[in-house]
Amino acid sequence: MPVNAYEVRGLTKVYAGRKQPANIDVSLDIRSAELFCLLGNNGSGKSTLIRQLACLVKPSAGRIFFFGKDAVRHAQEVHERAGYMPQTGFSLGHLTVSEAVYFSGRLRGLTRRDARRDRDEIVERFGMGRVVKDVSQRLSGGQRRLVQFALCIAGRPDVVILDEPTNDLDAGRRRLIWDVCADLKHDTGSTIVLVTHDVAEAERVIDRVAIMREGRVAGVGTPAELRRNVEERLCVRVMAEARPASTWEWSEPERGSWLTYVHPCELPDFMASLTPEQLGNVRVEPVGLRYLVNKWQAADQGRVLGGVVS
Ligand SMILES: Nc1ncnc2c1ncn2[C@@H]1O[C@H](COP(=O)(O)OP(=O)(O)OP(=O)(O)O)[C@@H](O)[C@H]1O
Repeated sequence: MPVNAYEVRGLTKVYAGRKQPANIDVSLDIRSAELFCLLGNNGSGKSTLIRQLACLVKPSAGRIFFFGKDAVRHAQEVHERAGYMPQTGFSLGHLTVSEAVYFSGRLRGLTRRDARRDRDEIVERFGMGRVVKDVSQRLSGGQRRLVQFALCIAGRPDVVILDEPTNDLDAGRRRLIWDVCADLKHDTGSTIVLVTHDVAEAERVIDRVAIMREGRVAGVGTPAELRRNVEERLCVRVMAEARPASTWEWSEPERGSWLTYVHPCELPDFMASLTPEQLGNVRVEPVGLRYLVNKWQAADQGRVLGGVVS
């Protein structure tokens, strides 16, 4: 059986001067070459957990195994094999984009020639040709974010740890990030550990998620497994100028696209409430991850899907 990228056991983190732990007895496995996403409300302990996975913060109790080895004892190996992109902050800002990407590849053990090739590929794929000679810290917020992502994946590390990578990025660049993550996983076999609030966009590339609540893991599973564990609902989308006139609660996440959630038993009544024009523009689909996470967050504290779930 392939070794898991991470095995986390009974992990607890209490920051100095704080009474409330940021992580409480967290146990989970992250498989090699999977895209694993941590979801949860602000302050639920996601960043704390991934900073410990990146060996930037020491656990107060519990253990982390990185490809079978104790991560704390082998922190240097974790730093070499895992790229980390923080939620905020900026590294190598005094170098040009070209130098920073090249240097990151070299730090991950690439030869000079391979680091140059890697840099050229990244610059081309990320459309950074125009800014390649600019000093990174003088770029716009979105460009700097993309450069941080580039530094994190330069040299194609075994593990890529991303904390809100799409913050401050426009739609095209957000899509680029998800595409690159999917390619890294398929082509290089990298394991990707991700924290994001862009759940709807990331869903297409996610293999499994852990839902965090108040420092604990409240559930781990594939989106399909989570879907089976929450109240059954279908997502109904109607494309219309105006809010459909029916008793269901509607939201309009994009202009002209109305969403509601319907129990399968209610579907005939629901359809009967629509006008012929709306019926021509209706789509019924499984509920998305965002809905599942909200439901899961609202569920009883005690309800945990599995124990150590691998
Ligand atoms: N360096 C620190 N020192 C003290 N407390 C901290 C530190 N970093 C985080 N915390 C606290 O730990 C708890 C968990 O924070 P963390 O940043 O891990 O949550 P998060 O789920 O990533 O939140 P967000 O979605 O807002 O980024 C919070 O109560 C936070 O105030």
